[in-house]
Amino acid sequence: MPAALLEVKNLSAGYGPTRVIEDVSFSVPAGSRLALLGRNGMGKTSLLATLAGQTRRYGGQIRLAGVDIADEPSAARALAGLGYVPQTRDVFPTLTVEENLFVGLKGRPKDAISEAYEMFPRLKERRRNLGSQLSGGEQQMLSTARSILGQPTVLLLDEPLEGLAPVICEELMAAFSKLAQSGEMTILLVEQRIQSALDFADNVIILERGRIAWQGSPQVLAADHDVVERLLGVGGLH
Ligand SMILES: Nc1ncnc2c1ncn2[C@@H]1O[C@H](COP(=O)(O)OP(=O)(O)OP(=O)(O)O)[C@@H](O)[C@H]1O
Repeated sequence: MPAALLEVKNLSAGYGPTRVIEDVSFSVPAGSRLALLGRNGMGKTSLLATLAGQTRRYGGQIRLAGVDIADEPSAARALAGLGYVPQTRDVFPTLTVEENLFVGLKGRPKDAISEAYEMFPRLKERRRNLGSQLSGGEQQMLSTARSILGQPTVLLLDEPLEGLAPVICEELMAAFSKLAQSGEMTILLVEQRIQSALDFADNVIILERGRIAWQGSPQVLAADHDVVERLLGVGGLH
């Protein structure tokens, strides 16, 4: 059994006085792929934001490669190896694609951005375009690529497929799978497209009202119609 790269213990967090993450504990081995699922408003985004240091934490631990980062600010967590691609995609609209990528280098040499172009050749074609001129899919690629240039060991992806055409979703999921298969990156994926998430993941956590309501393999989940209907609010998977 590989050592856990990310260990979360009794984590509670929220916004101001409002608690939305309650006593969450899980661990993720190096190189694995975890899907975080749940109906709207159950805390998926808040859990990723808490891991990234962007909510108020009330208690609990977040250990990355054995080091507790829970008291560190977001920037220090990023330097420690936590990459976060938020739902908002975080593209700088007035910078070009290339300038956006430079922001992600974190001191690495400029020619490292060829890694981003290799992963998403479309970004190379668009490198002189402004962030504001990109399609939703291209913005997602840019936001993901910028995060990856920082060489994270754990990548947090919040609903990367939201609002994208099926062909772009396939392109992105293929890129994420390639990253995970390299064995160098552990990926936590929040996604409403349940089937895509299950095809990708090797483990699933379902959140309900900020707590872990179910945890297991995608295969076991897909066969459990009661859990799928009760906790995900969909009639079935195919
Ligand atoms: N900035 C905020 N301030 C206060 N409450 C918030 C804030 N962001 C989210 N919440 C609340 O936290 C709870 C969890 O929301 P969150 O967005 O994490 O859920 P989610 O599972 O990601 O939902 P969705 O699938 O709709 O994105 C909700 O009750 C939401 O209203």
